[in-house]
Amino acid sequence: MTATIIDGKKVANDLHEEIRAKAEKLTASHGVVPGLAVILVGEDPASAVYVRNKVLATAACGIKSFEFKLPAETSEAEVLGLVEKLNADPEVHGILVQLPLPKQIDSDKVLGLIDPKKDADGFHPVNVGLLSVGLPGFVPCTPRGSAILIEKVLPDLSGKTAVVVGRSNIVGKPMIQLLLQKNATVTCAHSRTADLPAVCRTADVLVAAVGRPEMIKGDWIKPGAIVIDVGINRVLKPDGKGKLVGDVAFDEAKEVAGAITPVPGGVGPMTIACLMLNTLDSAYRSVGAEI
Ligand SMILES: NC(=O)C1=CN([C@@H]2O[C@H](COP(=O)(O)OP(=O)(O)OC[C@H]3O[C@@H](n4cnc5c(N)ncnc54)[C@H](OP(=O)(O)O)[C@@H]3O)[C@@H](O)[C@H]2O)C=CC1
Ligand SMILES: Nc1nc(=O)c2c([nH]1)NC[C@@H]1CN(c3ccc(C(=O)N[C@@H](CCC(=O)O)C(=O)O)cc3)C=[N+]21
Repeated sequence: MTATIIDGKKVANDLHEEIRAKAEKLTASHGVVPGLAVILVGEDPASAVYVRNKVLATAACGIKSFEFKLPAETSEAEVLGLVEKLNADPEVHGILVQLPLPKQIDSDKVLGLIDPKKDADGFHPVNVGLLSVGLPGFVPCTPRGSAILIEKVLPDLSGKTAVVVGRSNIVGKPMIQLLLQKNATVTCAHSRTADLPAVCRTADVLVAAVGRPEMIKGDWIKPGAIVIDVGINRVLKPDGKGKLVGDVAFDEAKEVAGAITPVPGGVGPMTIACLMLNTLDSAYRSVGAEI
């Protein structure tokens, strides 16, 4: 059996078109252009890729982009000052601060200062709380995008088991919440989990968000399972060139899984599309309009 390859890039591009139409509708009805501000401090290479793809996506979606590239030695006070300025700027509906931040900056302090109504990443404690009690707020982009891909293949998770490998605040934990909302029976595995291969083999839906290149092997996967590979790992090929791989050993896994996301072209583009969706939602909410 060979798995269906889930084309995240195509789903993301279709979403961009829908977002563009809705952004134009908001501009026609209320004179508002959705705006997204991104703050990047320093030179993290993964963040640089993300920011480049984000700028392309804002253009495709009719969203105005405000970019702030600050040097690595920027002080915490300067970043906090910029966040306050963006909180007060009516042209800005979404604010994203690229993580990780350099070590002189306390990221909890920065994320906590973002106006929860402009928190396009969904990392502010208010939005984390809203998600956990099932009230509307901002849902982190990577889990939101992963959930959309899962829904395309398997709309109803009642009676299904889901395993999320990873418990970070930006991927693993919010993913757990979304899978619970969809009625899956959820397990969260992490670095202290005993017999991880056996835990993974119980999963009808397996989400890998570990940050270890190709750690999850083909024989860890239940035949027919849906595999969502969140990992983005840059590794060197034998010829010395770099390439991106996920947390799942894709070539082995696709022989066992029912459906699987590739890296690149899977969850990554969906993260960006959901950032656009969150910004659009925020712009609609700012004028009290129904999306
Ligand atoms: N596609 C996309 O859009 C995005 C991709 N990513 C990628 O997703 C991956 C995960 O990111 P993120 O959640 O931020 O990473 P973190 O490093 O914050 O978290 C990794 C998690 O994996 C767990 N883990 C680490 N090693 C093992 C192991 N050997 N066995 C079991 N669990 C382990 C850790 O466990 P513990 O808590 O016990 O330490 C931790 O919970 C990365 O590759 C990142 O680049 C991230 C964001 C967006
Ligand atoms: N506040 C914050 N929010 C984040 O969501 C966040 C962050 N900081 N810091 C870094 C990580 C990483 N991340 C990526 C998202 C998309 C791609 C992406 O577009 N990937 C494409 C192409 C990659 C390529 O061409 O190299 C793909 O997988 O197909 C990559 C990486 C978001 N993150």
